[in-house]
Amino acid sequence: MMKLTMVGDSFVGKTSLALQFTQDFFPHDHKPTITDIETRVLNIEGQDVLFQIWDTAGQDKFRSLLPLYLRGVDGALLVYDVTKQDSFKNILTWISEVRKAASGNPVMALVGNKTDLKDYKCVTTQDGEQLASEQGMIFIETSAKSGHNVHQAFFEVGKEVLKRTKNGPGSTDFTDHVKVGDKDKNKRQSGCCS
Ligand SMILES: Nc1nc2c(ncn2[C@@H]2O[C@H](COP(=O)(O)OP(=O)(O)OP(=O)(O)O)[C@@H](O)[C@H]2O)c(=O)[nH]1
Repeated sequence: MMKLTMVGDSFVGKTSLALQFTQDFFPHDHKPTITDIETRVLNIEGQDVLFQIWDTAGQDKFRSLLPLYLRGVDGALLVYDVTKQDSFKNILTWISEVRKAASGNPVMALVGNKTDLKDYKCVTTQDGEQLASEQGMIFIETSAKSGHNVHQAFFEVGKEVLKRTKNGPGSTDFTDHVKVGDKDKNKRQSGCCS
């Protein structure tokens, strides 16, 4: 079993990603999460892995609960919305929350969600890649709505957790870390939010 926790600002799509991955379902409405746990088995390189996905609240008023959900975590998906620059800036805060609360050396993935909203994309793929590379994180862009890269995001984190379990912490070579962005969508769009 693998414990993964989803963190990031409210409204970036954490619940939607978890539900798309575990139930092939996209919720069109937003019900602020306090906490939810979803599960799904995925075969990674011949091994059945039970993913236990802890979906946490993005809202500030629940921030004090976060350390509870990060305890003993194997991996964390730090999610931002590619159409919301603030949600990307706040990733640094989420990174320090994870590093503070999680014991050991959890695998961290930077996930830029909502890539289907092409005309409103304002966080470029290069910005995401650069931050991930500086922080030693996997990087991937997803759309919980279309399903684009959603399974891939969880799969890559799972693969990395297995690798660290086998080879010990610090075994990751992030010079070759995963980068799955929308390569042609790097330009800031005119409708960009601030
Ligand atoms: N277009 C688009 N909308 C999305 C996508 N992912 C989520 N949404 C929408 O964004 C809104 C917020 O999604 P949630 O999954 O509830 O966000 P959250 O991060 O879990 O929010 P909190 O629980 O408040 O932390 C919902 O209306 C979703 O339908 C996506 O990939 N594309």
